[in-house]
Amino acid sequence: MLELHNVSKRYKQGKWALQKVSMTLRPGITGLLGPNGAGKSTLMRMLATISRPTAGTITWDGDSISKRADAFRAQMGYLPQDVGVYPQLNAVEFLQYAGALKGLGGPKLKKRILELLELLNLHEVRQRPLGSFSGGMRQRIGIAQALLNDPRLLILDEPTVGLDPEERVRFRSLLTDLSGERIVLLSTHIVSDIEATADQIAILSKGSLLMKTDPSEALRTVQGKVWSLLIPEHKLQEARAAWTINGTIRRMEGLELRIISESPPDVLASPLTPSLEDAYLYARMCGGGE
Ligand SMILES: Nc1ncnc2c1ncn2[C@@H]1O[C@H](COP(=O)(O)OP(=O)(O)OP(=O)(O)O)[C@@H](O)[C@H]1O
Repeated sequence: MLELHNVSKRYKQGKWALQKVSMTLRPGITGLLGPNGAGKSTLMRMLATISRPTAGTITWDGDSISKRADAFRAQMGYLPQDVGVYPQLNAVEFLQYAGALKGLGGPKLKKRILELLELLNLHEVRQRPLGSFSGGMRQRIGIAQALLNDPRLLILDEPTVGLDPEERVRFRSLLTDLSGERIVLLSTHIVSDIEATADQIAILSKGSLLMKTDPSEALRTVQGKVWSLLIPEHKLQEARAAWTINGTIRRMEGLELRIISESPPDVLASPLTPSLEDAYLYARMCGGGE
């Protein structure tokens, strides 16, 4: 179990990137949602022991992760946002190198590398230089390096960036295969990346945690607050100023808006079934998110 208690981070320029974030992570997939600049990478870097909180504590099975950093790192895998790969190395060489950095080696590492290449569907291309890999293949090799030590805690920072729609779908099913008894924390600003897979969602905005709950509870928070309303096209700007709008569809009769609002935005508005994206926008709306 990973516990964050009032975790805050202030960078040298004096800006608080994260403020008093408290949450508990248990086995399963937790999706960390938030717009750019919300503090997702800041939080993940601290969990990965790349940087330290300015205030607050992070404990793993009750022990502070900084006090027992080596023991913690041995059980943790991290995919940074910008995983640096060496373009001239092939997949096997890169994973051997990444394994050596984690203090792994010998026949056990070799076996693990082959298992991971199979699992991530990279076996066929294992001898190709990484420089020739597509975005999706590079992401899978990044995940493979994070899994080398078979971690109990897997931290994936924006793993779907740069993936095409097909690769995104594949990634989602891979994620489910990977979770099992692990704690998986995955950051994204795209709700559909985690909609079907996350057991828990945590929403960050401007450095604060707005919500941490399971998807069905998140949906309940926005139940009865999502509306459809048809407006003439020239009223769009006015509508945007007045309401939180989660999408527009062009119809013959005008524009159909999906509006998030506590009360009906208009007598002609009709209620809609909420989506997780509505819940995300509603949490940001209530939390003063941009
Ligand atoms: N090394 C740093 N020095 C100073 N400020 C930083 C540093 N890293 C991040 N920040 C600032 O902290 C805030 C949170 O950034 P962070 O990268 O954690 O957000 P994010 O949610 O991961 O967004 P993105 O998806 O764009 O990376 C931002 O305002 C950012 O400018």
